[in-house]
Amino acid sequence: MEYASDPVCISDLERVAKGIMPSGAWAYYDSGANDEQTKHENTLAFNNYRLHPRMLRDVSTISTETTILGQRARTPLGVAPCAMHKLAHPEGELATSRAAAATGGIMILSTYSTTALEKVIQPGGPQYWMQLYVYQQRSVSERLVRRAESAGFKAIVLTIDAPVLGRRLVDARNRFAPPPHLRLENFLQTEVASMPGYEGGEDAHGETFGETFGANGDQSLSWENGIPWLRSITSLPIIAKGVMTAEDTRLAIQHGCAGVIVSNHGGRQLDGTLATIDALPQVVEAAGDKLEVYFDGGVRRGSDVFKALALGARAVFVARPVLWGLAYKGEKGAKLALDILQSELELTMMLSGTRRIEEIDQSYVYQPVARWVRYAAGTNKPVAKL
Ligand SMILES: Cc1cc2nc3c(=O)[nH]c(=O)nc-3n(C[C@H](O)[C@H](O)[C@H](O)COP(=O)(O)O)c2cc1C
Ligand SMILES: CC(C)CC(=O)C(=O)O
Repeated sequence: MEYASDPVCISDLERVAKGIMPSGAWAYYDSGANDEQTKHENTLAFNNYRLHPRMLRDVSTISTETTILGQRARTPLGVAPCAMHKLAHPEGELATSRAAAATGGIMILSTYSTTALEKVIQPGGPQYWMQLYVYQQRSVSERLVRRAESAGFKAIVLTIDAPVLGRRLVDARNRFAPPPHLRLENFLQTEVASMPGYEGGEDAHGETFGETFGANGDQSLSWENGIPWLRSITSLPIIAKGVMTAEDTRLAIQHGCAGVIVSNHGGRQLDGTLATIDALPQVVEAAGDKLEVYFDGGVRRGSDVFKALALGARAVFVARPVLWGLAYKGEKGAKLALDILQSELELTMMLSGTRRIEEIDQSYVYQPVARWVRYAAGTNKPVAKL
């Protein structure tokens, strides 16, 4: 579909990106696991939370400034870690990083970036955090952590929901693998020579992401053997990404994590979990003031960011919307995605009578009556809400 103007909302951006991207790359970005119930539910569940706005407050000056891990940030809206930004645009993670720097929120860089981590940090930019997967060859992960620490990343985000890759049917049908022209630049190091496929490009030998990931990932990783090890090799704060329960929040506290990200990996790992917005309250309650709680999954509106903040998230991350922006117009497009969400957040704040991020608390949302979505048989199209 052609628009006379730039896309004005995230769903416009999604449609435009879909028209631009090669179908296999689009499918990899878009896909969720199995029936994609969780992927869809992440977005739909926001509708079950209604706003409880307050009127006649002076909203002539508002600010989205906040603190995250003790550091000031201009906005709680950040970029979630996503593999291979160069699938969307040749400038890849550099373009995203410039967009994040202009917006002032945190950017989390994926281990699977197509730009080496040393090249990503922008001067004067936001806090950068490094996402980590742990491999059977722990020296590979250790090297990444040490490089990230010396490059200036301010936290390690350990993804804990992916001992193996979820089964994304469309990628399985496409036998999706990184295309030959792309390199997973963080792996262009001698230690990974024995990890087939991990340099990407021509070295991929036709293996799919799922195959190489499963063959090299450390499935024996646990709270007990993972977090203490990580703490022994870095002084950076550790954030566990993929926490969906109060139980795991308590374990994250016990093991000294500085934060958790409530995330189900955008519905790409275990299909059938709660939507992240529905899981957030139990994590916030278990966290108390012991660690910071962050959020991602299905955010497509500034009002979604507002709802997650109201339910206790300290920062809110988006993945696919930024990738769609990147596909649309590189740095400008990624910035457009973040600007749309940021200005919608500000609008929601003004229309609900909140002037500062600290004011946005539970009193601004109605908790939902449980409503579950029914899907049309054999499809991932929601047909009814029960
Ligand atoms: C294309 C794509 C690649 C991703 N790659 C990673 C990754 O490398 N590491 C990670 O921890 N999460 C990864 N994620 C998950 C995101 O960080 C995030 O949890 C999720 O996508 C947020 O949901 P949203 O896409 O609805 O905003 C990826 C997500 C997508 C869509
Ligand atoms: C290369 C993958 C492991 C990246 C990822 O986490 C994802 O595709 O969801």
